[in-house]
Amino acid sequence: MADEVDSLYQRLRDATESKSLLRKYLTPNLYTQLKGLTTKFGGTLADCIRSGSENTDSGVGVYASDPDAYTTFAPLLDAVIKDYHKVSELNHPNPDFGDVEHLDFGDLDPSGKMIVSTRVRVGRSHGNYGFPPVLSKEDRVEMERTTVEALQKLDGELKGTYHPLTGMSKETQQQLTENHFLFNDSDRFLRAAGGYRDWPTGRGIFFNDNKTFLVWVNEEDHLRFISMQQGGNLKEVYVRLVKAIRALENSGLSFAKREGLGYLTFCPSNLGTTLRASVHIKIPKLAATPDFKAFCDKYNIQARGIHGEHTESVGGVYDISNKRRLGLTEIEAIQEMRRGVEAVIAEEKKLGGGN
Ligand SMILES: Nc1ncnc2c1ncn2[C@@H]1O[C@H](COP(=O)(O)OP(=O)(O)OP(=O)(O)O)[C@@H](O)[C@H]1O
Repeated sequence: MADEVDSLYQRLRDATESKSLLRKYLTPNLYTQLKGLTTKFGGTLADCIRSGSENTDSGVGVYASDPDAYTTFAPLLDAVIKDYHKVSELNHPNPDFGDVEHLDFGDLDPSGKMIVSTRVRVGRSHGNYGFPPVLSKEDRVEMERTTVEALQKLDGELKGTYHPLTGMSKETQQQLTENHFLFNDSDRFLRAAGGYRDWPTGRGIFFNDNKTFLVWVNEEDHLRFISMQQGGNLKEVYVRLVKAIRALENSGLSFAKREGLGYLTFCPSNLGTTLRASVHIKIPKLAATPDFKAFCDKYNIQARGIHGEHTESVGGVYDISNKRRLGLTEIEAIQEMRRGVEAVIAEEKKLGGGN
């Protein structure tokens, strides 16, 4: 084990071109301090840095082996978290979803010409299980069972069916993935982190009849709650998600959380609110300008391709979402995305697009 962590670390140090936060913060001194430590779940430094050492082009490069890694490896993870989320202190506020009865936004694109679809997701972790690097096949199956029991209690608009990946035909999987509902096992960063071990056992997707509320079970995180629909009605999407979170919190599930860090997730880039609110939006003109990235940075928004992180845009359609998830409340993260999307729409129109 010591050999593995040493060779992973050496690979990282040798990658002088790497710009990852892992490389930036895992200094020789810190490495010496952390390399022998183990979390309550048996997680090691090697478990946390495997992906970033094998993929030195990572942006972040470090994953938490389990909820306790945020304590055991805090000197590394805290530095990465502060840098990624651009906060100087780790004092994430208590959850606040805002007054969902009186939101001051609705459809961000009433013309219907620019926003193709809207989606808001949060991640949640069961407090008593580790993350993929330390999770056994049996744990994953047990966790799936507990989760499905809770999901089956949902009613009304949220009522749905669980579809395990085991036994799902390739065609169905492909169709659900192409339609942006389902995850797959194609992310090399997640793969190197152990995210696809024992694939597809213990993984699956729950959704309601019209696929506006979905839960990913054991993809990157133990749980991802997703609300989505065609068009730009952020209000409908957000209110549905908040309803689902509240119902699931009352259904017997308890989620890993830590003072100052909010809800804990496998990747430190997601913790805090864990909320990513996105639109798929047609912005060929703005995206073609050299200042596109700077424009996004100014509004704390992030642009991705439309088949998920690390993919390219298709036909000028981009995934635009809030970048910050920590150090602000859920409703503030939504408002940040909303302001960003409004600015993107205004700019695209100014450049002659949006029609
Ligand atoms: N606004 C949206 N409308 C339709 N589909 C979306 C939207 N935003 C994201 N998706 C789809 O959700 C799937 C997952 O995307 P992606 O992996 O980028 O984000 P994520 O689920 O938020 O997780 P992570 O940030 O951890 O990668 C992809 O199929 C993507 O196209």
